[in-house]
Amino acid sequence: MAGTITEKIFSARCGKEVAAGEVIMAPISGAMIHDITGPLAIEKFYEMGGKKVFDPAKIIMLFDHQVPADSLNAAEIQKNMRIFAKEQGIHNYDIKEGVCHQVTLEKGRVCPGDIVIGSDSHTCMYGAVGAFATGVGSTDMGFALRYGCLYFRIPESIRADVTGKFQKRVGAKDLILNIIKDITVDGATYKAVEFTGDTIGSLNMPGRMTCCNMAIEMGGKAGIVPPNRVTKEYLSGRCTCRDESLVSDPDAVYASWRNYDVSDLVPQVAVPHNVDQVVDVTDIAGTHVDQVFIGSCTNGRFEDLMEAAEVLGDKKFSDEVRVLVIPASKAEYLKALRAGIIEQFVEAGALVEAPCCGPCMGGSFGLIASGEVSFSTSNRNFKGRQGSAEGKVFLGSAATAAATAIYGEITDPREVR
Ligand SMILES: CC(C)[C@H](C(=O)O)[C@@H](O)C(=O)O
Ligand code: SF4
Repeated sequence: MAGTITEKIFSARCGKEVAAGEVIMAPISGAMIHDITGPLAIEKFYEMGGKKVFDPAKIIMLFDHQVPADSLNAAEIQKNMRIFAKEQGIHNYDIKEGVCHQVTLEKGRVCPGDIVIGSDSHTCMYGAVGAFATGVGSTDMGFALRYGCLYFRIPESIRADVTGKFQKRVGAKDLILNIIKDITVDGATYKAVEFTGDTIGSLNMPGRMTCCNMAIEMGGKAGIVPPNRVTKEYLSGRCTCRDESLVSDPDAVYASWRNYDVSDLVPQVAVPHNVDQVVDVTDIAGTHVDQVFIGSCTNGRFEDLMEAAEVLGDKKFSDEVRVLVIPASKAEYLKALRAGIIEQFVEAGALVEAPCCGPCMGGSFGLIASGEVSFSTSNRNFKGRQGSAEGKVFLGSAATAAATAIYGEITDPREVR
């Protein structure tokens, strides 16, 4: 029977042919928990009579949302999770490595063909390496920690086929915002969004991560890119690939098939307060901003920081804007440091913070006040997402964020010389 890459992953891992719509108990190759949702999952694990986790080597633990502990409550939570990790023999990356999704991929904890869960909605980012990855609630996570498997309804897939060459200073973030505009915030509910086509085949890993990361912003159960040589190169030295030739059959059945050509795509911006409210940057150029955040699991990688640095050049950021730069992980931070661009950001007036989620979710530092406007490279612009519910959040690429930070108003990065 012809299958999508998602159906094929489930068939291979479950040892029998399965198709979209079927409910099946599938083994888990990895499970990620962090400082916000980890405690509840651990509580559920014990409630279900758990004593020892199914396989400590398959559990990924780290703290990233409220680090270093920004309240007594956060400190207590992290203390208790450290104790759990020690008791169970789980390697805990603690506060040292960065944002959960970036670290999980970087450390080679996900391989093509894997089924991985995380107690965080952006777990779908791991589809960038050709795995099936999805965010689950704490009860599911508690169950999986104990038994190493979980019930899934195998999702149907939406195929997003992308062709064309990006214009200068236009990239993966603009593409995914444009796709979300088309599919809408609930248009992919419970579907796997499969990104294919020449543009995706040649897209670098950071770009693939950005696209898969935001599959959930269309309601997607997962985002996935068929692995190819780019994937292989990224994974070399990180993990032993199980199946890097994984690809959907030509006659696989899709819920829908969408075609995108990026040749004429201009920088895209999601305007308040929904991720599918997407416009061309030119439509809102000139909008005043108070804060610019360059970071998060969506766009806090070295390539994003380089993109911002390239737009910045020897200019300074506007005195009217607070610019926060937060690399997504220690490894990305080190690359940026060694490339000299951290110094460039600091000289230009930015505040560079250690790797963590930062203001992305509004749960820690860097909040905006009522009436203030944030321009952010992250993935959500819901009301109150980065502080006051009377504030506004715009989303875009690192290039657009840098251009905006230079002028203190939303700016088309293609206009910056
Ligand atoms: C805290 C966590 C549960 C949440 C998520 O699931 O995505 C957060 O990471 C976010 O981005 O909103
Ligand atoms: S960086 Fe933002 S989107 Fe990513 S895990 Fe942290 S809070 Fe969630």
